[in-house]
Amino acid sequence: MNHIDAVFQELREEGETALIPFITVGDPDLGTSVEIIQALEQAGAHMIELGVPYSDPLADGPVIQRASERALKHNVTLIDCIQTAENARQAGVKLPFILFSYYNPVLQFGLERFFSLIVEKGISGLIIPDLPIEEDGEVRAKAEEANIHLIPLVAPTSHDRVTHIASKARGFVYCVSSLGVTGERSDFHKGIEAFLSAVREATTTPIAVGFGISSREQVERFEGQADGVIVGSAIVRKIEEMVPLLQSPATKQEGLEGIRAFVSALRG
Ligand SMILES: O=P(O)(O)OC[C@@H](O)[C@@H](O)c1c[nH]c2ccccc12
Repeated sequence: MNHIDAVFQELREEGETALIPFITVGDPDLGTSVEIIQALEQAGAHMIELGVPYSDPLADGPVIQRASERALKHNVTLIDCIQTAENARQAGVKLPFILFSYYNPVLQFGLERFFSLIVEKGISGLIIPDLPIEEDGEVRAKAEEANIHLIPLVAPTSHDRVTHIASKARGFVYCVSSLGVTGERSDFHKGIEAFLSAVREATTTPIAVGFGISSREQVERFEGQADGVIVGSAIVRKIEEMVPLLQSPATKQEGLEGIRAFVSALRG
């Protein structure tokens, strides 16, 4: 049993859907990231994707690309992001943390060192969007050994790979709602309902849907079809809007309240 499993089990008993925000760690700075994580928990988030800023975020739209640029202006590193999880825990945050990183920073860091550090700092899950299942053997073995959930992504175009990917999934299966890069959308892939049912059929592991979700009505649309809903760009854009307030001590609380209120409205 891992912290992520416990949260999904509790939500299932309550008939609730998990709200899973994504933020870029270090945006606008590392100290504020801890306060933003606290605000997300206060707003009712159930677990958080902690994104490692990356210079070449291929799968990201402009909002998250800009967030990475803001964080990389302060040279935020993979270690900083992992340390932020521990800092948030020490600040009293109870939520499970999912580290979200492209593969290159993890590879450069070294798998042994990486897994022992994320276990030590209390990370429960890992998403590496550019590590296909065909190549994830070594990472998967180390994750299993460390009781870290390696969360795979499946897309509406995954078709016959869905069963294979879902059968190996731990934590939850990340169902990508649309093709293309991250970013708010007014609509999703045309076969999204059938896709989510196919993934549901393929595994008893919880499934969560992400990409493009930015409003309470869009969250509501997926409650019941999925065990969790992931929201990134819409929250990252709210953080971007609040940056001027967050950067001045006199208005920082107002900025954090703006983020909390936005996420609380998604929760409904
Ligand atoms: O930003 P969106 O459209 O709300 O989608 C979630 C997404 O931000 C987050 O899960 C994520 C951030 N970067 C990614 C790269 C690939 C897949 C997923 C992601």
